[in-house]
Amino acid sequence: MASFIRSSKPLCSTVLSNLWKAQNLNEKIGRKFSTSATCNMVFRQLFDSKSWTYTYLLADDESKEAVVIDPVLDLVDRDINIVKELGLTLKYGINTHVHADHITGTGVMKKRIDGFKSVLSEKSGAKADLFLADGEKLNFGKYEIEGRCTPGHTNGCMSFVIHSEKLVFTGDAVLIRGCGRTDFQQGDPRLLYNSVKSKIFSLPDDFLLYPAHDYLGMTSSSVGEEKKHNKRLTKSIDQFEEIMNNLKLPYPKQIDTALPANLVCGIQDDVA
Ligand SMILES: N[C@@H](CCC(=O)N[C@@H](CSS)C(=O)NCC(=O)O)C(=O)O
Ligand SMILES: [Fe+2]
Repeated sequence: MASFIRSSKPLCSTVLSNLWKAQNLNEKIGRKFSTSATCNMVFRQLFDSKSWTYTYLLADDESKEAVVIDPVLDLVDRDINIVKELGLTLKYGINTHVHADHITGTGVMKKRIDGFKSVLSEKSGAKADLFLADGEKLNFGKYEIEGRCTPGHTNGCMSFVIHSEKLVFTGDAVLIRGCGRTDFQQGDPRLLYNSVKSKIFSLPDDFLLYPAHDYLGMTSSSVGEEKKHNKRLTKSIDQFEEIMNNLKLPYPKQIDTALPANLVCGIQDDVA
């Protein structure tokens, strides 16, 4: 519900009675209500039905500065269109990691949007305009987004936290009731387990959690919910390792094209 409130812009322009209703609703679901932050944070969760990827568009409604997390090449037109419709200026395209299942849209966005910069963890081993170290922050308008290294699915996985809005974007480190696989791209179950416990489950329980994928039709969770109900990460580290080493998942369909492309920001022929 909270994500619905956050993404429903009418809240900003409605009269006080509606604001009061929303405040009550927030209190019922146990979250503090911040009028200024809630009204001004543009939040869109966008979906790619081919790779089951979530792309997030976040913006400050006052300054119009925006970031996009995990854009998908095939859907760049959709994303740029919504950016234009909302009158936003896209500053950063953040990849939570070097994806294996789809080609990132950041390379094409760089070509099409003036001043746009691609962002990755410094541990990714891939090309980007900006590399973040653990704990480093970026700004868009009045919002600050912190990168936290959460390796284990890949070495360069980074989760992103907006403390003021109580949001965490986990990439493939934590999926709703699950987690990223650890059988390729430097995957390491014990490293993933420790990353999640120290960097994500250490956040307050009421932080809403948004993953890079969902295969079951879920859209969001919270830190508290995953600490309690995650099918893998509630186990001991030894049990977790056993589970992860026996998932027997087929490789992602696009892996052979996605990996080499994503190492160079999604554009392989770097001409023009
Ligand atoms: N079928 C999909 C790929 C599914 C997959 O392997 N997903 C990854 C995240 S993308 S690297 C994963 O970690 N899954 C964990 C799980 O438990 O499913 C495709 O062909 O694209
Ligand atoms: Fe992945």
